[in-house]
Amino acid sequence: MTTYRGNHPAPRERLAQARLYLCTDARRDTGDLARFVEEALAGGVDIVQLRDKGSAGEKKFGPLEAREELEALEVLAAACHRHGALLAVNDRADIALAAGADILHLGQGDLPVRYARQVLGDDVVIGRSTASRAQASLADIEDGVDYFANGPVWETPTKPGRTAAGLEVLREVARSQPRRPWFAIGGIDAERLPEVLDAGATRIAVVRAITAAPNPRAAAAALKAALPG
Ligand SMILES: Cc1ncc(COP(=O)(O)OP(=O)(O)O)c(N)n1
Ligand SMILES: Cc1nc(C(=O)O)sc1CCOP(=O)(O)O
Ligand SMILES: [Mg+2]
Repeated sequence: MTTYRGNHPAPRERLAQARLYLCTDARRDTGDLARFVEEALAGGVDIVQLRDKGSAGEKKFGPLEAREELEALEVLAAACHRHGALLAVNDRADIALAAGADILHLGQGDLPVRYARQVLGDDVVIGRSTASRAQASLADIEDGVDYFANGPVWETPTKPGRTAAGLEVLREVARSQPRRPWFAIGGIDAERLPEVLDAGATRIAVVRAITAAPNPRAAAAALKAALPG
C-alpha cells in the first residue's frame, strides 16, 4: 500500500495540533464507512483510528481479518488524506506498516514499544494507553512513545469490564504537566466534556460520541468547538 501523506506537515507536527481523536470500527453493520468518516472529518476530527474488535450486536462480527482491516484502512486513508488528518492503526505494527499509517496505538498489554519501533522505524508516531497516574508518567518518558491516552475517565460499554480511572486521575495527570501530547478517553461526550476540560485535559479521544451520533459531522463539530484551539 502506498503512503498517502502528500504535502501535509509531518505527522508529529500534526499531532501537536490535534485535539479530537476518533476511534471507529469498520462499520460492517451499516456499510457506510466512507460516508461516515468523511462526515466525521468534515466536522473537525484530527485523528482517525481503526479499532474493530468485532461486535455482539444484532449482527455478530468477529475481529477484523488482516485483509479486511487493510481494506477498511484504505478507505480511511483516502479520507484522512483529503482532510489532512492522521490515520492510526490499533495494536498491530505489521498492519500499520502495510497501510502506511501515521500512528500505531499500543495498550499496556500490546506489543512493547521497542519491538514496534523495530518494525516501524522512527517516523511513525506511537501512542500508549494509560490507566493511572503512574502509567501516564512512564508513558511521558518511555523511549519511542509520542503521545498517550488516559482513561477510561468513565466506565464505558465500548470497553466493558474496565474500572473507571476517573476525573481525579485526569486531574493528577494534568497537574504533572506532561511534556508529550495526551488525550482523555472513555465515556466522553459533549455533555461531559466540560468536566474533562475542567480537570485539565485539552485533548480527547472518543468512540460512541461520534460513531453513535445521528449526525456524526455535527457531533464532531460540537466537540471540536468546545476544545481549546
Ligand atoms: C486513543 C486510544 N486510547 C486508548 C486506546 C485503548 O488501547 P488498548 O488499551 O490497547 O485497548 P484496545 O483499544 O486495543 O481494546 C485506544 N485504542 N486508542
Ligand atoms: C478504546 C478505549 N480505550 C479506553 C481506555 O481507557 O484506554 S476507553 C475506550 C473506549 C472509549 O469509548 P467511548 O468513547 O465510546 O466511551
Ligand atoms: Mg490495544
